[in-house]
Amino acid sequence: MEEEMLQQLRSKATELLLREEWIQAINVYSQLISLCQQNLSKTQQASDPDRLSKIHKSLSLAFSNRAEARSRLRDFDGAIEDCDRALEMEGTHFKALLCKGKILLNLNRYSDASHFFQKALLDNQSNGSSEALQGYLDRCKKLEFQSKTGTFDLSEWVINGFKGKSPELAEFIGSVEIKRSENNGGRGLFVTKNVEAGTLLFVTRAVATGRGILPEPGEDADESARLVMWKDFIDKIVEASMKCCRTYRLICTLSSGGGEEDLGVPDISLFRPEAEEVVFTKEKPEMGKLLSILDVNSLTEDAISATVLGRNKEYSGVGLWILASFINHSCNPNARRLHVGDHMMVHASRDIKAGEEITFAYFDVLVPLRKRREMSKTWGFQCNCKRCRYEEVFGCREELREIETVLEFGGSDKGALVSKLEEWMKKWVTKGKEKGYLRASFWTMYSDVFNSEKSMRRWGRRIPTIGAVAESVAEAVGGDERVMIVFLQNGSARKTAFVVQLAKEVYYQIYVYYNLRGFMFKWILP
Ligand SMILES: C[S@@+](CC[C@H](N)C(=O)[O-])C[C@H]1O[C@@H](n2cnc3c(N)ncnc32)[C@H](O)[C@@H]1O
Repeated sequence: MEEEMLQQLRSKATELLLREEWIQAINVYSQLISLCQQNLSKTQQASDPDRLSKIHKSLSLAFSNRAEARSRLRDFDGAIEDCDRALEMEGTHFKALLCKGKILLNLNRYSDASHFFQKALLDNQSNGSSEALQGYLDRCKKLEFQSKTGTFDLSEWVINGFKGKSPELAEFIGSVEIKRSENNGGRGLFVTKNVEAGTLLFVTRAVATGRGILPEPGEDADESARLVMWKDFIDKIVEASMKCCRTYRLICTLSSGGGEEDLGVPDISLFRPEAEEVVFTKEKPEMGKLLSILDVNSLTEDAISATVLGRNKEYSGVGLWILASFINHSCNPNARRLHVGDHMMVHASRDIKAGEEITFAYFDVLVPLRKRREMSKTWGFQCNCKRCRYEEVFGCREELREIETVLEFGGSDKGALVSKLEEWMKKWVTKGKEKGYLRASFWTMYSDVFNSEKSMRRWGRRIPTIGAVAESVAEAVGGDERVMIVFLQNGSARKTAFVVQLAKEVYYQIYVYYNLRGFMFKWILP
């Protein structure tokens, strides 16, 4: 009778697993496991070795199948527990080894994953799967190399015009540490050694992302599409927090707004891929806390494929990248982020000295101070970077207000405005760096002029060259692809060294593997 019931549960669970009905499969495997366990204790008392071994086999298979179902639902903690239970009973259980390897690979523990795939490969059940196992081993090797060296080769994807699936990337942490930031009292991310512009600082995968094709702002459907995207994102974060104690504990190291000066400074080792085995106790995620954390730390994403190619402009994404959440904002930043799939690659967009804080822009900084103030207000802070401090003093100059007002209402001759601003800067004896700040604030006005033959014919001799403007703006905000595009289109003398520098500041070294000119002219220029 009992055997019959076990058989029925086994068949039902197998069917659910094949149908990929993971939740139901987990339920039935749980019933099967508890029945097997009851049988096991009875059989142990009756000391029947054949029956005992049969039940062990049944149990380890049930554990490894439940692990598979749990891992498909990204319940990695639960799945690893099940794999370990299966492996306790049968040290070389093929399915449990394979499943544990896949989970560890997903958790960025590449060398641990390799160990399990190798063990699975030795099992005689692996015959039909040896090619797949070799594939996993190759992936582990590639990712382990990336995560240890910070060398990422995106050439194939770049050459194919960023088409298709974005490449699989490892997590990587370079020479950075978390420390208290003098600028805002909270914590910040700092470099531990001198780095050159273009140096990769770290690569981190999002805990979750929400994506959507959003219509133009102002259209009716806009808000509902945005809400759907946010809801999906929040649901995924809550789910990830419930399923993985490590994820929730790492999320809890982030600021939930206010009182940042009292928050602890976590050690960078906590975030390293392959870091483990810290045992985190299970905690029930607090919804209110999670929502406040997301409010302070979520970033909007722009896929490089979309921005570089200028396609999918309406494409939008939001995500939570834990390590990147320690980076404070600056309107005069020294780092940039590139989004490749769910990964964020952060690199220096100018040379940074050891001990200096890393900053990037949370929002578009090629706009005047007043606009930037509005945006930082939505983030709940007032930026006090060098550029904002400088423009705060200059912002009250009537002349700048006049330009802003004229620009707001449109219809003016931008060439005349650029020429006026340049004249005023001469009169105010504005220094090189500060010229860059103001030009960056009025960048759209400059770019319109450089892109208009008519304006250039009329004003060309009275305004600085695109080279001089691009250099000073890049000095103010780090390379920006909009500056690079205008420079490439209009720079009469295309200084290769400057283009290389700009490309490094904007795209770190993804272009290195590809012919630079080819890369620029095929993908950057429309
Ligand atoms: C993503 S977190 C950055 C890390 C944060 N400082 C911490 O200790 O966790 C964003 C928060 O940092 C602070 N912040 C970021 N950039 C800032 C800036 N330029 N000036 C003042 N506060 C800033 C604000 O409190 C903001 O809500």
